Amino acid sequence: MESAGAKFRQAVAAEKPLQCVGATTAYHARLAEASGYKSLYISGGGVAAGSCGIPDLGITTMEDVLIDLRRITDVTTLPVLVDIDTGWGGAFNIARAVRAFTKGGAAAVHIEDQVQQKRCGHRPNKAIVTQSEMVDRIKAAVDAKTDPEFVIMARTDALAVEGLNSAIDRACACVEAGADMIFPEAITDLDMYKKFAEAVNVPILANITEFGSTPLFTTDELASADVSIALYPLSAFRAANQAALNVYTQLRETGTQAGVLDTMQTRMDLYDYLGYHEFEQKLDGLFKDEA
Ligand SMILES: C[C@](O)(C(=O)O)[C@H](CC(=O)O)C(=O)O
Ligand SMILES: [Mg+2]
Repeated sequence: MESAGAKFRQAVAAEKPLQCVGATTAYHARLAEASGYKSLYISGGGVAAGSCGIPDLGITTMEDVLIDLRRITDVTTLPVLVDIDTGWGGAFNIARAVRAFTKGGAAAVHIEDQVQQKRCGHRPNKAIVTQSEMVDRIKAAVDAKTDPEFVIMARTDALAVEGLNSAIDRACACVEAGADMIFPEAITDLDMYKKFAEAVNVPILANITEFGSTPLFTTDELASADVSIALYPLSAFRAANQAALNVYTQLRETGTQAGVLDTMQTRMDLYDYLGYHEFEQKLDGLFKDEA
């Protein structure tokens, strides 16, 4: 059977750029698959905020992310790219993470060059480790691969800290160390992607996260800049949060949900995306056999 890593590589080759959408719950993973996406993303910021209710500051553990991964890979066949932040420690921790995420069904992980006490990539005052420490992180990750097709993606946050040339140097050093793909974080101009793509000669990812440093480039614009993957880590999460808040406030203020009913997914739609009726039919069949 084809591995998750192989599937992800095929998806990257088939769609330019491959749209990779964040799913913060297993149900959202089902919605994304039903909407036609060919890959999914587990966002570190999403695990922190959505699953744990805490900020994206390196507080969540490997197990927090693995729980979400397992739930998602249990209900979808799409290849999943996972944000493993800084890899939770030194070389042994990173190696352990790569093995654990491969076992959990991930297709790819991205690991970044921020210090352990990391921040969101689109916030000020980020700090990064030296290039040689980052290269060691990548070597540890590559060395731990049990499936040669599993994708190690190197993320560099260096643009905001040291500028474009340093970020490109780091990306090249990571590719030399065995990184399969590059994630240049918090890009501000479209032509920067082109420069990264030219320099590294492996697929690059553009993080099109909202309300950050990167303009909302379209897929056509990204294709013109040689971007291979367009990432939307938290788009559905942000929208769902706003919708939830609206329901909570209206229900509290008016004493009824009647005014917000038309913003809700119906029971029927909820069930359709779950395959509820197929489950029910199986259940009925089971009872019949028993009778
Ligand atoms: C991609 C990211 O690492 C994430 O955890 O989803 C975040 C996204 C965000 O905070 O908007 C990041 O860019 O740091
Ligand atoms: Mg993150």
